[in-house]
Amino acid sequence: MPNDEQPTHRPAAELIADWIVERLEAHRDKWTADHPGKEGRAPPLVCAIQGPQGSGKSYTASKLPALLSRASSSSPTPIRTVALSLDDLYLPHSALASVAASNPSNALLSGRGQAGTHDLPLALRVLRALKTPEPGADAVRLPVFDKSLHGGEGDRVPEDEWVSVGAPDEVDVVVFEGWMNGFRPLSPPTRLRELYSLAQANPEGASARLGIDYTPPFLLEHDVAHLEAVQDNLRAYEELWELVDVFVQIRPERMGFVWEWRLEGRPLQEHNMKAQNGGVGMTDEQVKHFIARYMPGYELFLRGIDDARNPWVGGNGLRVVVDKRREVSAVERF
Ligand SMILES: Nc1ncnc2c1ncn2[C@@H]1O[C@H](COP(=O)(O)OP(=O)(O)OP(=O)(O)O)[C@@H](O)[C@H]1O
Repeated sequence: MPNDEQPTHRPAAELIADWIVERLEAHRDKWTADHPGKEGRAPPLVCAIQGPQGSGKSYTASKLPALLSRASSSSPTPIRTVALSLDDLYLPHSALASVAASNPSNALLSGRGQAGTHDLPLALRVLRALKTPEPGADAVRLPVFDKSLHGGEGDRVPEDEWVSVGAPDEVDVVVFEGWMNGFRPLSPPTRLRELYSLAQANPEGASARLGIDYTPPFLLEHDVAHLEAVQDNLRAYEELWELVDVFVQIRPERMGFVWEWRLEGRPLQEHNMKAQNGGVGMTDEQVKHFIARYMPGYELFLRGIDDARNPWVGGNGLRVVVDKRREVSAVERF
């Protein structure tokens, strides 16, 4: 593991796998110390991964099971990993339509993405079933959300098509990746209105305050009340973050990479979507609309990851900074 802030030439997935192995050992040692004389094994380590669209979190999460089982070859049994994505925990299409109808004119809630469009009871149920399995519990089934259904609006697939991950008491690590994992309301929530007014009066000043490398901020494309509705919805996610043990943030050197990646990756993403699902790709306008809907979330709520109330802050957080080519330029623990 490199020292904080040192550039590295290793791929992000390898660095993250090594760190997870280290954190898993610490997690098991702590469990043994907290349960003297108790037979059995520690519950799985829940590792959240956050990164903006295109930063490579799905790619990284897909590499981790093999890397972790290899990294553990010296231990008696290989590390068994289950991967879960926040993208599979969206509300079904009919419920997304209800959210949109209840928030007319709020573009942030007009489709899946922001806080308020996930099925939190389902997310809590699945994560709890993995984290605190009863001995001999049934296999856990992970929901699947197909983004290509309903002309790209997406829908959850029927339960008999969910992914079975086997007996939960054999799982060592749960990798939970999501674009807005760890997001929290501003503190105090009234800061949102202050930042918004600042952005209206002085967009450059607001960009500096928000730590973004472009101006004006995308939040100005929305009504302040619409941003506040998303902020209100975020409160309920704190229960989910409580289930996370360790946290990896993939942070681009510049937030502007997000739409550069989106536009560059588009032909491939469209191609994949069409090939896999017969879905439809995005036009230029749709890409712009998509970006305007996601970027305010990063601008306002991303810093919640570092909130001291999060269980991972203070030694169980890892920030991996990536350049435009998604190569690691710095690593920092938090
Ligand atoms: N380290 C890497 N090396 C090579 N290609 C990568 C790497 N990381 C990501 N990619 C590629 O970059 C593209 C975007 O990555 P990925 O889909 O994992 O991003 P993401 O953060 O999960 O985005 P989204 O939230 O939109 O799903 C993919 O085509 C992926 O294969």
